[in-house]
Order: sequence, then structure tokens, then C-alpha cells
Amino acid sequence: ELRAPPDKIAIIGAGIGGTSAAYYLRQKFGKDVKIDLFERGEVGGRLATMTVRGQEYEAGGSVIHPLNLHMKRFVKDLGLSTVQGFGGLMGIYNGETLVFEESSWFIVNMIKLIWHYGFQSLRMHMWVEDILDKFMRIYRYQSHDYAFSSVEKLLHSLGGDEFLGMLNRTLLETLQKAGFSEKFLNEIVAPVMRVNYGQSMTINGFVGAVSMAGADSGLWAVEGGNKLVCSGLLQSSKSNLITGSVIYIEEKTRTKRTGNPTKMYEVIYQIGSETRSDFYDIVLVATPLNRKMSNITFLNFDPPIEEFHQYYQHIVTTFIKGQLNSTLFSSRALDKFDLSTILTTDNSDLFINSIGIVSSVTENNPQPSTERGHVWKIFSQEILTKEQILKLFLSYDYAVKQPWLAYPHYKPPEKCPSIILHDRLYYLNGIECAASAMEMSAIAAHNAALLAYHRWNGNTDMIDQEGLYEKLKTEL
Ligand SMILES: Cc1cc2nc3c(=O)[nH]c(=O)nc-3n(C[C@H](O)[C@H](O)[C@H](O)COP(=O)(O)OP(=O)(O)OC[C@H]3O[C@@H](n4cnc5c(N)ncnc54)[C@H](O)[C@@H]3O)c2cc1C
Ligand SMILES: CC(C)=CCC/C(C)=C/CC/C(C)=C/CSC[C@H](N)C(=O)O
Repeated sequence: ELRAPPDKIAIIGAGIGGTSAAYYLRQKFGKDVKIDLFERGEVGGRLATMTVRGQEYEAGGSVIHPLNLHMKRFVKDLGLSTVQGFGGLMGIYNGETLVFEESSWFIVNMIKLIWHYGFQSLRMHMWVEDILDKFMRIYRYQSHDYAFSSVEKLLHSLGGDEFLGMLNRTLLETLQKAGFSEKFLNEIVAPVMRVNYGQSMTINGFVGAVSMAGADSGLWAVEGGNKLVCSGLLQSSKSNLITGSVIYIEEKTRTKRTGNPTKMYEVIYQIGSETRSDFYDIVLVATPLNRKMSNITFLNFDPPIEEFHQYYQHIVTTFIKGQLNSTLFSSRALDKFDLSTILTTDNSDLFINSIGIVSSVTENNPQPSTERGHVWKIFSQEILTKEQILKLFLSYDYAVKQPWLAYPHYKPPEKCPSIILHDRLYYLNGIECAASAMEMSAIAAHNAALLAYHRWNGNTDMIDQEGLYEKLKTEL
């Protein structure tokens, strides 16, 4: 028998995590629950576009994997359209020369890869496939409403000790153990880690696999910008957006309409210079909990809620429209230079992680070359200086930058923060310690919604079930 649903739920953060939590909470708790979604910045969070000269470009989370089923479902349910085509040729620069260059001929490419690295790229493909295969089990568990009380338990359910163990070893250790060559690791794997996570192969093995998946073919994005998923979910979940900054959360006893004293959470927030507060039965925190990123204080909890010190990687996205100085990378002049993406190896002298031609959020493919050049997106650790820009470009029209505290600085062994911070207080972004990606936040959101629902109704048999894979394999 179900308990009456909660009256009010608060979600802090309207990124993809918070808005998908609103969507799944509405599905589970029904139409009568009031859901307030607090956002101090823009709806979308790290899914953000930048408008330059009338064109919008993805400045944060930009690509989605074809097997990211939550994102796929949101796009379908919300009636959004997708754009494909992050094609073009890729090269890898080591600070002196291009150590690898793609060819537009599939067969030539294969021969080049085998010539340089033997069958390592095929083996890498199989390594990632195997991890993705196990990862996909989460969708089956969630479609049967199963929830997990910790990130570790969730990952363990996907592939046992070995799968969870990926959090405790560096990608380098994992791949060396699997027999990959130094040359392949330095020239192919390290550049992919740099473009996707701005870090080296010392990140944990799981996020390393996610990053390699982020170099697969078939990647897509939402036409008009990935952040449209967040505004769409906010609307479809019929949540109430409060544009304010949450500063405190405190547990208090309140007397409800029924006359019963009930433990509730007081959420104290600021709108401009005004401080307001409201009471909630359930609270979901959908933002990284650290001073620099959210600055939320948990007041008077017994036992106290731990301080979070996860360090987030500083990354700068810069958009530059201009004529690339192709001679920096190769002896070929610009009209003979056909690479549209250049990744870099782990070389401390390099001041960029990657540079690539981008299309606007409405284009399916990069615009044909114009006199004044393409729009290039550059990832770097630091803000580019004018001298650095002039080294990269013969001439340029504009350079606009967006700095980010982008994703955790990975340093295995990883100990993920708790999902259950207190009785009815949940934390979604602990999942980023395993890997940060849009789909990971959506998975954490679905899990937290299911967990909140089952704990509210006392359905303990739906939480942390072991042997789920075997159990569900035989179910229709
Ligand atoms: C440059 C970059 C490139 C990326 N590329 C990709 C990619 O290609 N593919 C991919 O899958 N992932 C990518 N990611 C990762 C992906 O964007 C994130 O994992 C995901 O967007 C995180 O979503 P979230 O909702 O969990 O957190 P966020 O998007 O950070 O949302 C948290 C929200 O909470 C709000 N907030 C914080 N504190 C408070 C407060 N006190 N009160 C009220 N509101 C508050 C914030 O303003 C923010 O909007 C990229 C990230 C970056 C930065
Ligand atoms: C979660 C799973 C199974 C897959 C996600 C794969 C994926 C899309 C990874 C990308 C992660 C990421 C943080 C990319 C950042 S940079 C993206 C892109 N190269 C760009 O140039 O903007």
C-alpha cells in the first residue's frame, strides 16, 4: 500500500541532472506534488551555448553518444530534432609534428592505423564496447524501477568487482595491463583524454572508457542547443522554476495541515539581496557540492553533513573565427591543409588541448570555407593570450572565451560522495567522480528519483538488489 505522496519537493540546480530529476520525480510521484527547481544561473548549467555574431555554438557539453538512451528518450519525448556530423579529418600534433593524420578514404585510414599501431585501435574499440555493453545494463534496471543507494553499488551491479575496480586504477595502468603499446597510448589515447577531460591518462579507467566512447562515430547533438532538453524537461515536468541561489538547507520540525509534527527541510535562498525560505519533504541537490560551484551550507544536521572538497578541472573554451596558421602544425599551406580537428599529445609545452572547426547549433555540418576562415573551438587549460592566438591564426575576426570548472579532476582511487546525504536529502553529482557526462547526470537523476520514491514508500526490496542482471535476464 502506498503512502500519500509528499507535498513539496525541492531540486537545486537546473542543469541536465536537476531537470531530468524533475521529469522522473513527476513520473513517480504523480501530478499533485509541487516541485520547485532552484537555479541561480541559466537553465542548462554546463549545457550552454555562446552566441557570437548572431550564431550560437555549444560552449559546454556538446556531443551525445548514440547509446545514451536517456538523452535519446528526452529528445524524442520533447519533440526536439538532432544534428549529426562532427565529421572531418583529425590529426594529432605532438608539439613538433603531426604524428597521425586521418585520411578521407576508409581503407587508407585502416591501413594507416594498422601501419602505425598494429591492431591496437581495433582492440581499443573492443575494450570500449565491452564496457559499454555492461554499462547499458543500467537502463534495464531503471526500466524495472530498481535503485541504488551509492554510486559504488550502482557500478558494481553493472559488472561486479572488476567493473567497480576501474575507479581505483588509472587508465594508464588499466591499458598497460591490457597490453596496449606506449606509442598507441601516447599518440591516440592521451590526446582523446586531453580533448574530452583536459587531463592525462592518470584519470580513472571508467572515465577513460567514457572518454574513448566520446570519440566514437555517430555522435549527435540537439538542434538549437543541448540546453533545450533542460528547458523542455522543466516545462514537461510542470515544475516551478525559482531563479535564486540556495545558501542553506536545515532540517526542522513543522506541524503540517494534518496536525502531525513532521520533519521537513527548510531551503533558504537569495533572490538579489532578498533572503527567502520554504519547507520541503524531499530535497535533491543537483549541482556539484563544493564552495566554488554551489556554496550551500547544511545547518544543524545530526550527524553533520560532510564538507565536499572535490576539485574541479579548470578548462577554457575559446571560439575564434579566423585563418588557421596551418604551418604551425605541418609544412602544408592552408589550401592544402584538410584537417578540421587537431588533438594534442601530453606535452607540457603545448598551450592548447585541442582545436577544431565547429558548426553552429543549427547546422548539420561545418560551413564551407569562407575568405575569412572557419569558426574554431579551442580547449585550453588557461585563457589564451593574444600572442598565443596570433601564433595559431594568421588573422582573425574575433576571439571569445568561456572558462569552466568543467568536471572533476580525476585521481584514482576514487571514493564517491554519498547519494543519501540525510533521511530525504539526496545528492546527484557524486556520480561525476566515476565519469562526468550529460548521460551520467541523467542516470543519477533517474536513480535518485527512484530511490526517493522507494524510500518514501518503504519499498526496500527495490533498493540495492544484488544479482539483478541474472534476475532480469530471465524476465520478459
Ligand atoms: C566544456 C565542457 C564540455 C563538455 N562536453 C561534454 C560532451 O560533449 N558530452 C557530455 O556528455 N558531457 C560533456 N560535458 C559534461 C556535461 O556538460 C556535464 O556532465 C553535465 O552538463 C552536468 O550536468 P549537471 O546538471 O549535473 O550539472 P550542472 O550543469 O553544473 O548544473 C548545476 C546547476 O546548479 C546551479 N547551481 C549551483 N549552485 C546553486 C545554488 N546554490 N543555488 C541554485 N542553483 C545552483 C548551477 O548554476 C547549474 O546550473 C562537458 C562539460 C564541459 C564544462
Ligand atoms: C556516458 C557514456 C556511456 C558515454 C558518453 C560519451 C561522451 C559523449 C563523452 C564525452 C564526454 C566529454 C566530457 C566531452 C568533452 S569535449 C566534447 C567534444 N570533443 C567537443 O569538442 O566539444
